Amino acid sequence: MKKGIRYETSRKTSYIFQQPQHGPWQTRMRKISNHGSLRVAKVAYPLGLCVGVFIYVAYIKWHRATATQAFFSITRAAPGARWGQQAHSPLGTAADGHEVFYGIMFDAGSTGTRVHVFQFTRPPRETPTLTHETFKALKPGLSAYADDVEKSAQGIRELLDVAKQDIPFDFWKATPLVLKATAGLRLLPGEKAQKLLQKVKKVFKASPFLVGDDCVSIMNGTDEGVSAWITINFLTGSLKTPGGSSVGMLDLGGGSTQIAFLPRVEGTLQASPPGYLTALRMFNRTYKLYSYSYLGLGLMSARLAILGGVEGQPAASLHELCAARVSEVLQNRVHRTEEVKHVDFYAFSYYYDLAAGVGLIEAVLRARECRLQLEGLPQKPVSALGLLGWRSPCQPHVSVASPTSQCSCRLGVVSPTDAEKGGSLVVGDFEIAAKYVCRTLETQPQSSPFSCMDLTYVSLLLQEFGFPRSKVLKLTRKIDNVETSWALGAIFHYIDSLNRQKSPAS
Ligand SMILES: O=c1[nH]cnc2c1ncn2[C@@H]1O[C@H](COP(=O)(O)OP(=O)(O)O)[C@@H](O)[C@H]1O
Ligand SMILES: [Ca+2]
Repeated sequence: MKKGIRYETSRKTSYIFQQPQHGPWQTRMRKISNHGSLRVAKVAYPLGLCVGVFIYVAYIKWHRATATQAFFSITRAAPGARWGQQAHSPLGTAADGHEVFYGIMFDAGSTGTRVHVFQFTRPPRETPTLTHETFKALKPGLSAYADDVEKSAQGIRELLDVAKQDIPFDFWKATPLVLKATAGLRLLPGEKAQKLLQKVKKVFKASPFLVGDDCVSIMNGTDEGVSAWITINFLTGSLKTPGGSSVGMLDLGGGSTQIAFLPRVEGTLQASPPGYLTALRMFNRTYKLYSYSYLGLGLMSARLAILGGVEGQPAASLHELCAARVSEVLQNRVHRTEEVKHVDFYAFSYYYDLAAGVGLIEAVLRARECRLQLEGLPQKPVSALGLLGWRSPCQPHVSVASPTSQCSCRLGVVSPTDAEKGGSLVVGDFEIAAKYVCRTLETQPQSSPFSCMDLTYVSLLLQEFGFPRSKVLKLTRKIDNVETSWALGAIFHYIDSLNRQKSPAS
């Protein structure tokens, strides 16, 4: 049976991708055949014939070249980005008659609006593959225009231009265009949020893309978590093996934060409060996911809450002061579940940005290398930074002499490549980094004055979720060149619902 993604919430379920009525190659063929409006005179017949043959041969060559290119992009750009279980066809044959289609997802987040343009390719009789993503982000978020709605249109048009440049003209009409808003609009008074959405809808309707009545909406927090869980498990290849292991997802936005994972322990399901479990139907399986979004616990909301309550003079070190305030803010806000200790988690958005911003990912990598050269890492995951002496009070610079090299690791050094590459660290590394950054801030002004508070917040938030300090987290911005965001999971869902509308009987 054909594989696809379907959602339990639908009354009738169908598989995500059904045969589009008009494949892009058919469209292109038609375009070529429309070129033949030459006036044919008797003498010009042989000449016309020659020109026709020439155009035909050129077209075939061009078609083969672009098709082969597309095949390479499948295997190179996104090896894990494939759904269904078919193996790659041998080089050259997968491209024959393959279809290309696109989907555009706008993420209206609380701190910025982003466009994700997804390109999919479907070889004949196979399930589609994600072949490319184009991404662009703008700041501030849509909610910043709550009192000047007209101004919000400019950024939306700018991002629409990115989609127009990326998607060939022939595909515009068939490409779904969707915007989903998250915490920023959830936190606005309903009327203001609706006015902003109406404005976006007007701009969308004037665009050349496929725009439905449901093209703009505020997404609920559970769907946000579930969609991001689908994205991360799709990109890591976890969805390909039915019954295989999956990974958990941690997303820290500006206004809200989401946690989602697939519980394996019956006790977790039973101990989860109402609203924390969601059924998701996908690849002929039902997943009972633990997924929850905490509105108001995003990093920017937390900053407000933490700062709003500070009273009097600092009585202790900056880190202790911050930690005490953060604990107050988090008190009784987060549901803790034992099982998170045993699930592999990917963390992105602010989790990643913060760690990369203070050079934490790089420092951990280097500390691990040093440790490996010196003595080898212990079997149990522990903080490599901690092992090298990054204990409180933190040293600004640690240098460990080894017989072969001089090892050093230092926070605050951000290499340009950091923005793209991720890495693993343990939860305790956030605390080590927080202590170091807070301590440095006490004596010298920092370029990012919020780092101390932000790192303290993240460290305690993770502990509130139930992660021990030794828990390894994978931090990343992209997997196989695709943004780790709910946007990909959400476009699957949207295309699925479009197909369901087209053929309700299937
Ligand atoms: O697609 C993405 N790629 C990279 N980072 C993203 C993406 N989407 C959101 N982020 C990150 O998420 C954080 C902001 O969250 P956002 O503005 O989405 O708040 P919200 O989710 O609470 O509405 C920032 O760290 C931003 O860089
Ligand atoms: Ca977000």
